[in-house]
Amino acid sequence: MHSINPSSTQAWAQLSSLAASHKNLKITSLFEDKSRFDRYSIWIEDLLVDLSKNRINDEIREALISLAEETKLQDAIEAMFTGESINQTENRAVLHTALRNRSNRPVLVNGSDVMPDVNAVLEKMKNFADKVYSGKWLGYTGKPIKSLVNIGIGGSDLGPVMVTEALKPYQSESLECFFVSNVDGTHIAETLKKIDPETTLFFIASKTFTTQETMTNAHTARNWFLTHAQEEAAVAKHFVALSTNLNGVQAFGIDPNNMFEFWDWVGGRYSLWSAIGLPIACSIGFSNFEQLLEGAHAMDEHFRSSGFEKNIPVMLALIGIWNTNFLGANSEAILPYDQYLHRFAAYFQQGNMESNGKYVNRSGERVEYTTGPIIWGEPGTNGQHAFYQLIHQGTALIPCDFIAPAVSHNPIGDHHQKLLSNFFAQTEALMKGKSLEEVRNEMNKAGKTVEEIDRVAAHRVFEGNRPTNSILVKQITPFSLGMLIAMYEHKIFVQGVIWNIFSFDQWGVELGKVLANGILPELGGEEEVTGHDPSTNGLINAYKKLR
Ligand SMILES: O=P(O)(O)OC[C@H]1O[C@](O)(CO)[C@@H](O)[C@@H]1O
Repeated sequence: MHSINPSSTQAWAQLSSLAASHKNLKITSLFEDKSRFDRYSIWIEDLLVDLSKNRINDEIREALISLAEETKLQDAIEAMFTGESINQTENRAVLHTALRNRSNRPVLVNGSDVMPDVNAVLEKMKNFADKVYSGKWLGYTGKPIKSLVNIGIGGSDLGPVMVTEALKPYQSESLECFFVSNVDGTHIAETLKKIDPETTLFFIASKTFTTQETMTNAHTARNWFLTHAQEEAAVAKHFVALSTNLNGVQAFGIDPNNMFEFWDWVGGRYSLWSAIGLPIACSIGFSNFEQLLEGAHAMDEHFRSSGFEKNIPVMLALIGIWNTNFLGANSEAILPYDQYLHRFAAYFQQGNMESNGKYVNRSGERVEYTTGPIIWGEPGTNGQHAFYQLIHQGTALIPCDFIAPAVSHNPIGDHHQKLLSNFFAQTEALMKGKSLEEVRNEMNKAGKTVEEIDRVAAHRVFEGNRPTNSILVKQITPFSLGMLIAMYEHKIFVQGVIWNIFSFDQWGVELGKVLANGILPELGGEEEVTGHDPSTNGLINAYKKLR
């Protein structure tokens, strides 16, 4: 991949001057153009992305697209899809798109097509998932499986959690899913209380099969299981491994036949489409899992082939760059108006922040512009009663993505219309705000005295002009969820390309892991620890005193 400093492009200079000359650009005034909604929204299938409530006009949009062109985005997209080693710090290709390549077009890595291996693992997953989903996979006492327990962390946890929650309406009623990620013993202990060893299937999910948290929880689960089952042979019916590390899986004592493989070109936070998705496939059935892949593939095709102006991930990324680098935003909220999507923001916290939380560019130099924003969010309407105050009247600019289905899986009374009325009202309020004059008139009409109006009015003003993207789907289905996830994955990719950083490594998580490994043995004895800085020594010694 080229190393192009975005801030030395012509487009960047143009965008900087547009930001200065358009400081007072009002979103509401942009709607004098009656066709703005149509011109700034994009449909694919049953997915609508409305970008019109942003502080961009045609000139800004063109300059953003020029930025993508000057930073050679189209070449980078092709490089990713065609298996080039774009993860250069780890010397790996980045091919989560091959995992859902429903066209089955060959995808070459170092000259060999990965699709036969992808298809073989999918076939193995199908055979296994069909048995579990239909109750034909039996435990060591001959009973069907009731509880699926995924033990993994980060990308080996968040994807399966988010998707199984999002697709609960599709889940088999005879199966319940549990997820254990935290090395805090409470997580596994509380889970073990709820399950029966005779009817539980454990998925040990780890790309590396070395991650401390996962291995610790996996050993605890195995010991617990063996205290009940007594014989090692029973493990084969209750433990499967989802990993790239055959030796590690065998060393743990899982039969290679019970291993579902993936490859180093699948990043952990992009792995739910791989064998890591097996608990998803078992809980919603394999045909629904395939629909998830189909939806992602539809987004992949759109992303790879659409012109930038009508390309959803590209436009989301460019608007994000406008907000971050030219309007000064530091965070973005993802606000799903769908309770089933309650882990969606948490999922993309890892997706986005582990990918683009980088201050070194592709030439190894420190960047002099802002990169990955902080990603956060909770489902509406809960967020409205918690943190929206700051989005409306705080000093920080927080661009928001609102996401909702038109059709609820639970059409009870008028719940869904109430939910959606809040979605639409919030994006309208964030854009329009409320002027001092409006506030004064309103208070006047309500019979307030002039003194009261003078005292309170300023606090009731909303300056508005806060940017939002609105994302509507017909319903949250495996297909539409696949599209939504792939949409954000590609948004992250585009931003990484333009920011000239490597989005597919995560060296920043290593230092803490190494230091923890050094500290662990020091926590064992009673002797005073002196080898660290005074604060760390003090904390460790206080812990020893307190325990
Ligand atoms: O699947 P593994 O190898 O256990 O890794 C889990 C997670 O740990 C990380 O490497 C970060 O520590 C993530 O990138 C990854 O998703």
